[in-house]
Amino acid sequence: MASAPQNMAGEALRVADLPGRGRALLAAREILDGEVILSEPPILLYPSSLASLPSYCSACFRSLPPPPHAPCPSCRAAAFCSSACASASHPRLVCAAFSSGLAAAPEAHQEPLLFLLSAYSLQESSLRALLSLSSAPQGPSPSQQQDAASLHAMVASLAPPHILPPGFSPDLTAALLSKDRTNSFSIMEPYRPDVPLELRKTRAYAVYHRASLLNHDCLPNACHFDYVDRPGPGNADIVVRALHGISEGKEVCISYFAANWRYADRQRRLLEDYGFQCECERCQIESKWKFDDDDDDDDDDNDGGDGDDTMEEEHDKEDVGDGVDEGMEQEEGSDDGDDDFPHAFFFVRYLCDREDCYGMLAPLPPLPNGDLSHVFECNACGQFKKEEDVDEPDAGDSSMGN
Ligand SMILES: C[S@@+](CC[C@H](N)C(=O)[O-])C[C@H]1O[C@@H](n2cnc3c(N)ncnc32)[C@H](O)[C@@H]1O
Repeated sequence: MASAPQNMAGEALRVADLPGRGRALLAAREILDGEVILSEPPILLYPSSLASLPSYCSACFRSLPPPPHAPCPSCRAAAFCSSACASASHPRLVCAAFSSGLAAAPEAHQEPLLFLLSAYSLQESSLRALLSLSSAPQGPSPSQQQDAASLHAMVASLAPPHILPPGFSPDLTAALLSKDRTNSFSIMEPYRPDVPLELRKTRAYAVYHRASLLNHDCLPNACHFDYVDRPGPGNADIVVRALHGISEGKEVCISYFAANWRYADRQRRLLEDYGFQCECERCQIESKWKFDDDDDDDDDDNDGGDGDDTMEEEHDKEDVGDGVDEGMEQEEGSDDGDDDFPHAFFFVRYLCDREDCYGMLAPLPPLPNGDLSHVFECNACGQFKKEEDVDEPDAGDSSMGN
């Protein structure tokens, strides 16, 4: 079997502390266009809502075929896509909570409860890994702060005391909630062209050991894929690919939301939910732009919807991962040409032009001999496009294999 060429050998990433940015992932060597630079299973994977349970495997979140499915013999609420997933089962506190009334929890509390019950079901090493991730900027948001104590009480009432971990406490619950907000990636329901972006739902959330260390850039050099409906094991692994070549020592960044959001919306989201003011190259340029409308007004004029997965739809949680969200714009910048819009090329090449998609197009991985691929894949709708067609709207070929 041929070995990897020199420039694809060895770890692609290393962790570094960067002033003003916390931990970051840097290219440990030259990275090629489309290269898979990170692929790992989640530390934590949990359903977005109780309503999503009948549609997805409760262990790996693959779409379930039409019923009947073999339900979890214990709670009868969860179902699995295979005998392997059935024996892997689902988080024991989630399972136990069904017998104590989880299904009756108010809708607004379901997602944080599912997160907490899943997190408190983790093995100690995974719980420690989750707690080592960065916290929400000002701790939990005001509403989460208010809710943290009552969520803790709900977990205590839903989970039998003998299966709660030794550290179970209101402080730990608050700490866990603050990890969820900044480190979770949304895993979206399957893309369907007839479902508008704003109606696409999140099937599950995932937190990763390394991918949750990826910082944000409004002109990212990488994006992440999930292949959750792919057959076989490892379908919940995140796959991070380089959009283009990255030189050794450069930081690898993704965008925490759709790349075509406008300046004011990006800044607001990053400040409120992630606690930083973005000073990337694109923001520095766009901060000088004049918009006809008022940038500081509400998002009434931004009805692009969101698919965030990071990037999801209209839930309050923020994701580090992908997706699209409210506040998108399609025609950013002025008409004065490329001098005022130097990143136009980025949008033409890397932003999916399929209606209501707004995913990122990344080249397929290089061949084992290092030859670059000339086919791009969208991380949201999954379409494939030949390089020569990336600036041709709707020239995609969704029949090409992965
Ligand atoms: C998912 S974590 C990324 C890893 C994080 N830097 C750490 O130390 O664990 C998100 C947090 O990283 C920081 N961050 C991400 N992108 C940044 C950027 N472009 N500038 C400054 N801080 C950033 C913010 O504190 C944000 O809340």
